[in-house]
Amino acid sequence: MMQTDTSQGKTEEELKEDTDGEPILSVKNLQTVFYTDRETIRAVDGISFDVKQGETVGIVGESGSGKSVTARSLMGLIESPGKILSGSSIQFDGKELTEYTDKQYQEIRGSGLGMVFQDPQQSMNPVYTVGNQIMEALRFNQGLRGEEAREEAVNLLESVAIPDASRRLNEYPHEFSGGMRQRAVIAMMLACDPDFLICDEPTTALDVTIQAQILDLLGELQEERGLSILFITHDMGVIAEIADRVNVMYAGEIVETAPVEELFANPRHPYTQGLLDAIPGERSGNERLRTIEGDVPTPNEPATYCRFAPRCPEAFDACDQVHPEHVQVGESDEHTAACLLYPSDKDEESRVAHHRSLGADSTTESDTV
Ligand SMILES: Nc1ncnc2c1ncn2[C@@H]1O[C@H](COP(=O)(O)OP(=O)(O)OP(=O)(O)O)[C@@H](O)[C@H]1O
Ligand code: NI
Repeated sequence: MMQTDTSQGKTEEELKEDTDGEPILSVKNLQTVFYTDRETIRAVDGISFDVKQGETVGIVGESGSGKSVTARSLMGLIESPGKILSGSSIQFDGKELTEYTDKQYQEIRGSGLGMVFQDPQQSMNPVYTVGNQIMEALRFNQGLRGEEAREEAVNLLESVAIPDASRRLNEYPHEFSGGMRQRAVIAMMLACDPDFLICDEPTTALDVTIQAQILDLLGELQEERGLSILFITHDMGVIAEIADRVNVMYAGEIVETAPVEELFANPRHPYTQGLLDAIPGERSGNERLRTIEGDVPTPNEPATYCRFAPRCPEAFDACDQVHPEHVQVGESDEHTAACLLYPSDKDEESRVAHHRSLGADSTTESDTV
């Protein structure tokens, strides 16, 4: 008994040490735009966040808030007419990815950095068997061939709890159910032995039970392999289950960031409060949040005001004129929100002046289009 307790305590301590470490991913002032005939869409508009070794960081927000563009930016998958603006920084494992060539990106996607999409079709090729694709990944990334590759592929399918693995290796993706296919995609990612996994709504298309199983699986793999995970979802319930820290995204910007317990106990940004109020009692994977009146605007001009103001129940005049900057809103500097209501110990006039001057400081280093 005593021994179990001690060893469990130690594991927790080790875990904590891990997450206290240096970030493996550090994103600073990321700006990704799409040039269309009519306008410049600022899909990701100056976001900054870190992910430390072994932790799961969530990005949550409604449809159109820029979550997938963030993921694709990190993976080097932004194509014309899209562009990551200069002044953006993506540091991964000490390397500046915004300076990477396509070839360098291909290599890192094959080894350090993996991605699981909402739709497994995007990761799996329908014309090859599941086994073929996993073995190809093993050949490409670990140099395994023939019987050796086959054995390792069986191991990987077993590690994601796909029953009857050696038979299923010979099946095509369409012969797998949605949940099993997503497991197979995860197995394929593991064939690349990644340190970092980006999951873009990997459970959204699945029913609640299967969704919970996949989340458990990701948690187990993370513990076994020390994976760091960036987990993207529109679902606050999923965030509660999987994330250590959370970034709330709205119209291309992060509007609040906090450790997960803190965010749920003490949400500060009116948008976060709205999202939390919108959690349905009976969660269904396909449901988009709809209970905050209105939609996310397309960010097509510089944010010189609060983009949430038109939908915000607490907006006041200055919200249309002054861009809110991140200020500490909780006990620690781990909890910040970009909202003119804070810091709440100041009166309205000095809060607005505070944000105005923070904004003036930051424009010198940010990019102009
Ligand atoms: N290739 C593109 N060309 C033009 N605009 C784009 C392109 N890709 C994304 N956008 C725009 O960027 C914004 C953010 O889109 P994004 O897909 O990142 O949203 P999201 O938060 O992932 O939403 P969802 O929950 O629906 O997946 C949207 O306004 C979208 O229309
Ligand atoms: Ni998306």
